[in-house]
Amino acid sequence: MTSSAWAAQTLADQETGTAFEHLIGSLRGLQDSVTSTRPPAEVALAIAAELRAVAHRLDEFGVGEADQLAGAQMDYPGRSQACVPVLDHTAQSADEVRGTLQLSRFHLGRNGAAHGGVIPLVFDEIFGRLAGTDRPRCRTAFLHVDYREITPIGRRLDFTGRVERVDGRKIFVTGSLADGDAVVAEADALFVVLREGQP
Ligand SMILES: CCCCC/C=C\C/C=C\C/C=C\C/C=C\CCCC(=O)SCCNC(=O)CCNC(=O)[C@H](O)C(C)(C)COP(=O)(O)OP(=O)(O)OC[C@H]1O[C@@H](n2cnc3c(N)ncnc32)[C@H](O)[C@@H]1OP(=O)(O)O
Repeated sequence: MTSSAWAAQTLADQETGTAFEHLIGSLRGLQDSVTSTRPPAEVALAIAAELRAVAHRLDEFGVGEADQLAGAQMDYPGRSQACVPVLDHTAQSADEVRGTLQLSRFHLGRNGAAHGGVIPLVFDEIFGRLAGTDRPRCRTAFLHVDYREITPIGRRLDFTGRVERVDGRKIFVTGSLADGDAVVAEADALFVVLREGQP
């Protein structure tokens, strides 16, 4: 996919967009249901067949990246991107963001702690949206995470993000994730504004 995909994104009318977001919400629910249950073999096999049939129903509606709604619906907190936890922004500017999220059973690592790879995913999402607000397209060049305490699932977490410095094409950002008064993770990252023609 070349840089032309940046310009060509096609958004949906409201009915189609809302319906698709509903579909993604159901997919998130399914991911949690599958993760948190232990069905007997015959039930697992029957559901697997049903899911294959559901996936098959979507085949005829396949589209390229420029026309997919997943990840493109910025008006929804999860931007219809099932891979990324839903972020509820409570304050947002070009320099600072705050908000909440809740990780679920799907994001579990072990022993009540979120999977360690989910935390940088969350920060990349927070920072990517922040760095891209009122600025040209940019991509993550590095992302450093300090895990201070385990990050619990099933609880409301508070996030912050802030643009610390802009130096030419370089946007330096920092942020944190907290469970009540406890900061569970901190991160800092560099985003670099893309040059013409960069994918
Ligand atoms: C998915 C969408 C992504 C874009 C979104 C942007 C805006 C849209 C708004 C909202 C979108 C909605 C949601 C977004 C949510 C999440 C976003 C996720 C973003 C990502 O997840 S995106 C995927 C992961 N990301 C990559 O896939 C990047 C692969 N990579 C490259 O594409 C190149 O590597 C690039 C372009 C980064 C730089 O390449 P380049 O050739 O253009 O520039 P160059 O190397 O010259 O660096 C220029 C100056 O940055 C310094 N510098 C560079 N890298 C450094 C490093 N690692 N450490 C320290 N300094 C570094 C140099 O030292 C120099 O500094 P100086 O100018 O002072 O010399």
